[in-house]
Amino acid sequence: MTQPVFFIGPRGCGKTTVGQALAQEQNWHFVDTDHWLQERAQMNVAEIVAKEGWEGFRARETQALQAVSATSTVVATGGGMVLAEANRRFMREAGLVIYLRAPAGVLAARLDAFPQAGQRPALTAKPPEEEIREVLAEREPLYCETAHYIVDAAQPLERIIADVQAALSQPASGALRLYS
Ligand SMILES: Nc1ncnc2c1ncn2[C@@H]1O[C@H](COP(=O)(O)OP(=O)(O)OP(=O)(O)O)[C@@H](O)[C@H]1O
Ligand SMILES: O=C(O)C1=C[C@@H](O)[C@@H](O)[C@H](O)C1
Ligand SMILES: [Mg+2]
Repeated sequence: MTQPVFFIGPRGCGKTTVGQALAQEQNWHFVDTDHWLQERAQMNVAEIVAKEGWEGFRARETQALQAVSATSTVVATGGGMVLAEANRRFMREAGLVIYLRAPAGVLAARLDAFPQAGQRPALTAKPPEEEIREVLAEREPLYCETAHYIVDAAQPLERIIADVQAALSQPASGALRLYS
């Protein structure tokens, strides 16, 4: 049996895209915590936040993480999953955690092309690119602290998948490994 693989990283780094592709190649299950909780709530993220605040959304996110984690499963998490210490510990203990790292400029270009505003309501009152830079700077230490591996997510999808496969074929160790 294979322990779950968790993809973490900011909005637009490719957790859903890379996670789906990896699951397909490995013939594993795929689940996205944002999709799972929106389906269950019958509301999108923007609607949940309007009704319950970010606190309500974060509680649903933690519940989703624990509900979907299973063997032979690739889990794409939301960009803010690492904010809660309990989520960070859960992912590190339950599976292998991969941080898809990309510079703010790359993230901004991807999010500008595919905003998906219902799933990605504004996190601050700042203009989009400024928000992306600020939030990334705040969360970078949390992504690094949680990850077993860091993969360069600014590469083409095939290269990312190759790096992820290489990472997963390494014996797990306490040290953070970088693929770029
Ligand atoms: N390696 C890549 N090269 C080019 N475009 C990419 C790459 N990975 C993802 N994208 C594109 O970037 C956009 C965001 O990707 P995706 O939805 O997978 O990000 P995410 O990390 O799941 O974001 P969120 O945290 O908001 O769910 C999508 O339009 C996707 O097609
Ligand atoms: O970065 C974040 O805090 C978020 C990212 C999205 O994946 C969603 O989980 C939600 O919009 C919050
Ligand atoms: Mg996603």
